[in-house]
Amino acid sequence: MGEEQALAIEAPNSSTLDSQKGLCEPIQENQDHQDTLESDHLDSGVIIPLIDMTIEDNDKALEKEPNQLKDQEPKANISQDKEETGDTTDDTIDAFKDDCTIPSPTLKAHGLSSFFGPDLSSALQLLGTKYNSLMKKYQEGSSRLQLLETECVTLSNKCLQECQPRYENLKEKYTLECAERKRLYNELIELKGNIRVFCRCRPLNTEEASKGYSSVLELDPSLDMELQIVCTDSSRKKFRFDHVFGPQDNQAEAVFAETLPVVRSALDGYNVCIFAYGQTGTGKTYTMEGTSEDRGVNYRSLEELFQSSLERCSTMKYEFSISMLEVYNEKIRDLLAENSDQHAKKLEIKQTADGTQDVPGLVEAQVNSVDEVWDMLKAGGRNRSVGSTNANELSSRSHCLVRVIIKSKNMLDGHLCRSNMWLVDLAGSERVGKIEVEGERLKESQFINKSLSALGDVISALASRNPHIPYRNSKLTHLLQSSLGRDCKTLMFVQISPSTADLGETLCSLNFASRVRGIEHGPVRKQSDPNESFKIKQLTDKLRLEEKETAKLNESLQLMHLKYASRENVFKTLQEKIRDAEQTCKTYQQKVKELENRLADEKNGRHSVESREPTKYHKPPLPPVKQRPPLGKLTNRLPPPGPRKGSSITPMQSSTDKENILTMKKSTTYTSPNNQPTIARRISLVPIVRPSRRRASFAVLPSDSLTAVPETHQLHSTNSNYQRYQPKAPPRRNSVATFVPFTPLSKVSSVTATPDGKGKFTNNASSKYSSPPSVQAMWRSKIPSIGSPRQRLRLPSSPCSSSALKNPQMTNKLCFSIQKRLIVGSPTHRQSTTIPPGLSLLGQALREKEIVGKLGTAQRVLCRKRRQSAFQ
Ligand SMILES: Nc1ncnc2c1ncn2[C@@H]1O[C@H](COP(=O)(O)OP(=O)(O)OP(=O)(O)O)[C@@H](O)[C@H]1O
Repeated sequence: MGEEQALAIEAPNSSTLDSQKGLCEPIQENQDHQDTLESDHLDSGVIIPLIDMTIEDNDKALEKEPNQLKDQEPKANISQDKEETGDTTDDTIDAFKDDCTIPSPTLKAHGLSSFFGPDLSSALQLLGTKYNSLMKKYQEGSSRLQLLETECVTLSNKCLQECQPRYENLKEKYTLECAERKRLYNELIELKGNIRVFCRCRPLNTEEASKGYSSVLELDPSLDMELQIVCTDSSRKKFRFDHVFGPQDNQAEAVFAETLPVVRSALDGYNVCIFAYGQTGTGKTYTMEGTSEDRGVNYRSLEELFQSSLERCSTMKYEFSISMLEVYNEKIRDLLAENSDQHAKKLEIKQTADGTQDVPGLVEAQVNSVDEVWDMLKAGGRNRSVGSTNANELSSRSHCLVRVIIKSKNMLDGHLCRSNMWLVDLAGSERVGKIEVEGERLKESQFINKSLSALGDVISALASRNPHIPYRNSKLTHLLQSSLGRDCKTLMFVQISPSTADLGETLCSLNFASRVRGIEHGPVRKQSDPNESFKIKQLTDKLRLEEKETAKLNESLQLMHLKYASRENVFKTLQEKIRDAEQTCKTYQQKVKELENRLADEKNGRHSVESREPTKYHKPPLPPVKQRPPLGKLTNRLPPPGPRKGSSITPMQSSTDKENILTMKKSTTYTSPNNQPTIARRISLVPIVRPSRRRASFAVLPSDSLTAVPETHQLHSTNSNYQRYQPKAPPRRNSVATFVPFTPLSKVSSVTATPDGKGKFTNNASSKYSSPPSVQAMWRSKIPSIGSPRQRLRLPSSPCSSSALKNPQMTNKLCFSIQKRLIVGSPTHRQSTTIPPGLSLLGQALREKEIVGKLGTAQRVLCRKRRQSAFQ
């Protein structure tokens, strides 16, 4: 609706009506104009009702009104007639009369002015009111309609939402049910037998009756699967088949009713073969093709296919194609070929990619109705080779095969399927001699019998479960290969004659049929579209390749896992080692710090003491055992003693007593020159960094056993590692090695090591690095006695005079001492060595360890030298 605007409908007087075309006119939207009009009309004494209307409504009303009036004019006439006759039932006209009493020119022209009164203004008023009410109703109705439409949309959406899952569910269920139905149906067919044999006996024909032949067939109506053949008056032969049809059984209700399940199997996607076998003139063609009045299995089967496809059209889509061929004298002929060229064309059987047999070049006519099928069957039948024999005037001289190709597509899951249904009318098995044929007919009969014999061989091989089935022995069996036996459903009609004249032939046919019935097929495999099969095959191959690749990848993955696990173990081990190293570093760092602190303390303390009593305090700066770095390797212990004869080595005392000091046994006590027993002592001092950067090692040894080794030698023994540690060795500083003879203690010799390696021996008891005798005595009392290496080796003690010490050579033989500058804690070393910040702790610890190792090596060398010098 447009924008609501106030309009005034003018109620014109009679004079204005003549000049105006309509009943009313919109005046102006403008309120001023309205006021003007109102005032004009008020002046003229006419009441003008103002009605709220939209412009569009007003226009529509103006458009509609003449039509309405036109429509109503005849009614008005009728109403007038009715009024005249007293009939007042038409309320519409009455209402119109009541409301619209407008003497319009139009009404006047139609002679209806007499209906309306002269009061035009009131009529207009009424019209306006009516119009307004109608418009309101219309608006209400339209809005209600809109609401209803909205509700409808909402409901439909809701329904869709609610129903969609239900629909999907039902669809799924339906698909499952269909599959189940197919399965059950197939099971039923399998239970009945994948190869089924029906026996059908034709009635005695007039000729046979005229010749007096009787029926050899005995049928019990209650037993539809059994028949007896009267061989002689006394003997009867009983045969059992899946169904036996007597002469009275008709094509549709009897025969095709039993055939129907097999045909439906073809529609479900199974390969099917229906064929008729029997003697000439027993009704094979009649059963398969039938007559125009009573059609046979071929037509009815296709009729059933079309009927079922229509029933399943909501879920399945089917396409049917027909080929028709004959095998005549072991040649394939296309019966649906239209011209002679195609007839002459040689057709061969080829195996397709999916393993089925096909005849390239064979006409495949798509059929869409049963009528088309019938026309084709008739046309193909006309092309069939027939000839006259004694047994049958129109005897089939070839095997006629109708192939129905069924392509289906499941609309629900998109599954494609292709199956073949073969409908075969075999040529009649006949005894050549009996039918008295010759020439071309004889040749035909020979080919027919040969192919039927091949069919018999195939059936025998199937019956005996022979792995080799001789399908290729004839064109007939080769064509039927994919639909005969194994995964197919086969239905055989064995046709017999009731005549006693054909007894022998009848028995042969029945025996053959009994053999066929004895075949037990395995479970039937559902056929699928060859293209689909090919795709599936390709996919299967691809899947196999992928599986192989996956297996390889899995193997490599396992190897990778193993490698990863081993590397993880290595990593864990390394982590543990790093943790241990860090811990060790921390410990060393702590110890070094403690040592540094102690050294600093002692240095400060000694300085203070020395400043006060320089002669009293000369105690070597041996720190407490617990606070010392691991000196086990720093001490000058002997290497582990070897198995020496007569050597008695005193085991080392516990380190809690005194480290580096061993108790010397009395038996090995050294004797001083004045025959006083002396205790050999060796004191190893912890390296101390002195302000003068000099360090002294003291080795207190018996004077008679001291062997001095040139300092160059001892430095050589230890310098290799040392040099490695300090590539740029700083200039050798003066260091002092003090040799302290025990007796007398006052006679202490000291050797001052110089950078040039020349030891400078002094006998200066008052050296600042030598202890006074009192102090030494105090140490001796505190330090447990230790057996010297010489003593431990039970070497004879030799008297040693103090004069010997004065001789450097003698002194070298007696004793030697290694003085070594310790770098740990040395400010010089700290300055000269650059260690990466992250490895400072580790580097320090390593340095310490290495130094300890070097010292240990030095000690071992020392001991070895001692032993060597002792033996010399
Ligand atoms: N069940 C039957 N009811 C009535 N007539 C039959 C029946 N079966 C066969 N006939 C008739 O028997 C005659 C021979 O039948 P048909 O030609 O079908 O035999 P055939 O086995 O096909 O012979 P051939 O092998 O020589 O082709 C036909 O005239 C046919 O109408």
